[in-house]
Amino acid sequence: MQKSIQQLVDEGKMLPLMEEFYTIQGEGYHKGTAAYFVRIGGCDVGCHWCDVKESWNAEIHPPTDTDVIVENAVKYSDVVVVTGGEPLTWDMTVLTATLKSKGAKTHIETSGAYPLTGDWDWICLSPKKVKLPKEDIYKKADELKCIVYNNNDFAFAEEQASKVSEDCILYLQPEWSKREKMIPLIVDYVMKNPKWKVSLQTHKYLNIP
Ligand SMILES: C[S@@+](CC[C@H](N)C(=O)[O-])C[C@H]1O[C@@H](n2cnc3c(N)ncnc32)[C@H](O)[C@@H]1O
Ligand SMILES: Nc1nc2[nH]cc(C(=O)O)c2c(=O)[nH]1
Ligand code: SF4
Ligand SMILES: [Mg+2]
Repeated sequence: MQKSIQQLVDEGKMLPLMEEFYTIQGEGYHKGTAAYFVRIGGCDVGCHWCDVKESWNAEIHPPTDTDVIVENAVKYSDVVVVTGGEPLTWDMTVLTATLKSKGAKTHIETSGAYPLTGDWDWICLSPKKVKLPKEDIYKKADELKCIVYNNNDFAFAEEQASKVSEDCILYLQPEWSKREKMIPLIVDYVMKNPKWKVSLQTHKYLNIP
């Protein structure tokens, strides 16, 4: 990458944009709500079941002016969900400040594996065993969304839940390829442990992005 562009990426004035789309938030607390999604490339967490592996290599996603991303986003929605890839790979300060200056609500989907930057109205923390969240983010998370791929993930979810704030909303979400096997176990678990709620990837059932 050209040095001057690298500099702008380092400052969060440009970001490797993979895709952006207006859709319905499919997961978690805001499911069912229209929102504009901004998917930033780059992630080295390496979840083997990740449903957007095309996002991992930042180099194939063009560095894009943050102002251009914001200008597009606010045409569609006043709720903007920043996801990836792992958005906290990058400095989110400029993106969120610009979104907020235009009156948009800023939501993030993150593993928390890198330091928290940016000014967020809603933080969805989805911790991963292979690269745990940084300590700071736990108490700031508005929702904790733990992915259930196998039986061990319930114990991991409890461990993660012990670190978030009291009013953080707790979700168990089946890993998509294991949904038939894990949904009955999640349903049973939530009935026995009602501090948890079920989250499904409803956009996949609706056949929307
Ligand atoms: C693709 S990730 C991008 C944001 C960030 N890297 C993260 O993991 O939170 C967006 C959300 O999708 C979840 N996710 C990814 N692959 C999934 C799958 N196969 N089944 C269920 N949820 C999945 C992640 O845990 C996360 O909550
Ligand atoms: N509709 C829709 N809702 C989502 N919620 C979180 C998503 C993500 O990939 O971060 C996602 C996504 O990709 N599509
Ligand atoms: S942290 Fe998120 S984007 Fe990265 S591999 Fe895991 S699910 Fe995929
Ligand atoms: Mg997704």
